[in-house]
Amino acid sequence: MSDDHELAARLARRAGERLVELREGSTAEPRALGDAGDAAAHQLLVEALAQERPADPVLSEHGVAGPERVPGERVWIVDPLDGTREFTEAGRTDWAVHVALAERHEVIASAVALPAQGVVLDTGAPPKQPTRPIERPRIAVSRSRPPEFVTAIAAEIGADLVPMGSAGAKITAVVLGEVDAYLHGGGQYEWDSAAPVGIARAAGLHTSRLDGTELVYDRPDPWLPDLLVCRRELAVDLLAALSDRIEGSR
Ligand SMILES: Nc1ncnc2c1ncn2[C@@H]1O[C@H](COP(=O)(O)O)[C@@H](OP(=O)(O)O)[C@H]1O
Repeated sequence: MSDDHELAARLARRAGERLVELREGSTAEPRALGDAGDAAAHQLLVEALAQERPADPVLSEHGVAGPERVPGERVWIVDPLDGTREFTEAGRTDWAVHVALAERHEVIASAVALPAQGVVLDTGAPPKQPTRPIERPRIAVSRSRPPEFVTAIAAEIGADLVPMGSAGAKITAVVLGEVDAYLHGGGQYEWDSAAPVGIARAAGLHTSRLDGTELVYDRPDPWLPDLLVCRRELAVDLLAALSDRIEGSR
């Protein structure tokens, strides 16, 4: 049997290829294209996991599948298309496929594909962190729903904001050293962050809720509305700046 890291990477890549094909040939309206992409990638992942890991349940943004979930036992948490809106905008590359496996409420294997960038990362071989010094931190934030406190945080610590779509694309940008941090507040679900957070942790980055507590996956309610992923050397300053401002953002 293939290992879980390799399986996650293979499935994220395959779903990404399917999405690229769909997007290239499409003349559909954006909403219909997004729905078609979500449905096609969901079906591909659910069918492949049923075949390769029949004992494991699947929690997808677009429905649950497989055997019943048992709290704390293995569960695949997948977002077949993260950044659906960006997927439907020609030329944008900030959309992703997320495949994560959680056990004991932690991600133990995962992969993220950024199909339009030709990138697939997985927990089996996480990239090494760049050693460059941080002169002026770059913080990735949602392009459509940035938390209202981010401008004040950026001013306080002397950072620049980099708006981007897709939680997976933003966390991958931190993992690859293109930005130094990603912070999000105000709403998200476990599937939006599980896979890329697994890779960020494997790569040695800081990952937490905005109040510094652990990100816990596979809870009965998948709502996981805020998170911080950043280079370790920024975590103390960012958490201090956040501590005054997270009230009302979660
Ligand atoms: N306030 C909010 N409530 C619920 N989901 C949110 C949210 N803000 C962002 N998200 C989800 O997080 C993902 C990344 O968002 P963003 O691009 O704004 O950073 C998107 O997932 P999907 O594209 O899978 O729906 C988006 O729907």
